[in-house]
Formats: sequence, structure tokens, C-alpha cells
Amino acid sequence: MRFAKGHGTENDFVILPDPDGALDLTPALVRWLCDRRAGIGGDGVLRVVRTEALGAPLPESARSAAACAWFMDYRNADGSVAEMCGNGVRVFARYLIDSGLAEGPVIDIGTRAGARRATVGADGDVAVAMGEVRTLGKGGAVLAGEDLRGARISVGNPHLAVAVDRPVAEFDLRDAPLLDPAQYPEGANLELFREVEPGVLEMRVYERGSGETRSCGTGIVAAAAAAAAAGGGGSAWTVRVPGGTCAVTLDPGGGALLRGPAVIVAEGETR
Ligand SMILES: N[C@@H](CCC[C@H](N)C(=O)O)C(=O)O
Repeated sequence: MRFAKGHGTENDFVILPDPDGALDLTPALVRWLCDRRAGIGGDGVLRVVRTEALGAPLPESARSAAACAWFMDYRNADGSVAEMCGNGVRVFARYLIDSGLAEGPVIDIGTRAGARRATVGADGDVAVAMGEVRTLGKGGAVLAGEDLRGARISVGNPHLAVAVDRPVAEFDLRDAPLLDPAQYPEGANLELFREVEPGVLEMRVYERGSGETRSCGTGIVAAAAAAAAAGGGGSAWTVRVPGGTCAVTLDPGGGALLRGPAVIVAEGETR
């Protein structure tokens, strides 16, 4: 099986070119590919498939993806399926261009949350229009015995974005947060963020299906939206995560642009 490896601010992915939809991508295969000791290693898998080769009809939420030539079939490291991955779309766009599958610099990519437009810049950064960012009210979680309250936000996938008042490095993110299943029947990603300068956030994330990762594009957008709603600033945000820095621009219509680096680091074949 051919693969590539890439990352966006160290949120890393095993990329599987499968234009004709021939691959049987089981949860067990995903877990093996993402295993950092026995496999290749990654926070998730990006299957690169032609939308017309998907086989199954797209859910209502993904209807706009039907017009896209390429579909990002995203899987978390535990084998579960997620609707969207912000860094994944950026790395996916970089892969399509580097491998000659798309010309760019603007590429519409299908996801389970609908079409997402990625623009590859001359500086190598990839910006993606993240679709509608919806704030759904307040939510809570218990993390390492600590009660946290924050904003429930959908960026196509579910988030709890929590503003904290001490450095994010001080939190214990080894174990999964306990979420209220009534609020999050499908689970969620937890972001802890703190405004360290006007318009600048530091953030850490515990991702549903992957554990703590060094970056999460949808989570970065959720944190920026939560910070903006709390009155901490305007539309332009810089978000520092353990794996690097991304920029978010919130637009008055409820959308967001996420921009940051995306690179392909290796290509190979499994045995
Ligand atoms: N790392 C991604 C998010 C991947 C999906 C997430 N773990 C979920 O289950 O919703 C990103 O960059 O957005």
C-alpha cells in the first residue's frame, strides 16, 4: 500500500492515495497505520479518494462535497470517523498539489462536513475556508478531576473550547476529559486556551479519537471563536499550539479562514 506522511503544525497524518476507492480501510488498519511504534505513526489518516468513487451516498451535511473532484476521508488514530479536520484539509491540499493530482492554487475539497476551499500560498502556507462556525451554548467537562466550563462549538465537528486563567502547559491532558453525553452524544474535542496578548492565544487540545495532539485546526478555530465571543478581541487571531502557530480570521457571516504551514515529509510503501 502506497502512503505519504505529512503534518500541519505537527498534527500528523498518514496519507493514503486511493483515487478509485479500492482500499478497504478498516478501523484496525487505521489503528495500525497510526501506531507510532508498530506502524507508521500519525494522529489520523487522510484517504485521498475521488468523490465519484466514494460508493456510498453523501450524508445531507456533506451534499456540497459532491461537486469536488477529491474527497478527504478522515479517520482518527483510534479508527473512528470524523466529519472534519482543519489541519487535515490543509495537508490534503498540499498533497494534491505536490503529487500533481490538482493544479491549485485554489482547490475545493470534499469532507463529511461539506466542501472546503483551500488556497495554497506562494510562501507554502495553506489557508482553508472552514465553513460555518456555530456556537451552541455552554458546556462542561471534567479533566483530571477539575471542572471546566466553556463554549460548545461546531466547526463541522464538535468542540468544547475552554478559556483558562493559568498557562495551558500546567494542565494534565494524559487522560480523556469526561464529557456530558447529553451535550456530546458523539464525543468532542477539548481545547484549553488563554489570551497571552491581545489577539494572541496559547492553546492545547485533547482530540476525540486521538488523544492530546500538537495542533488541531478545527480546535484552533473553535478557540478563536470562543475568545471573540467572550469579548477578547476582533476578527484576527494568532493561535500558538505546541506544534507551531496558525492564524484565524473570523468573518462576520459566521465563517472562518484558517492559515498555517502544511508539509509532506515522506512517501513510501507498507510491507
Ligand atoms: N486534528 C483535526 C481534527 C480531527 C478530528 C477530531 N479528532 C474529531 O474527532 O472531531 C483538525 O485539525 O481539525
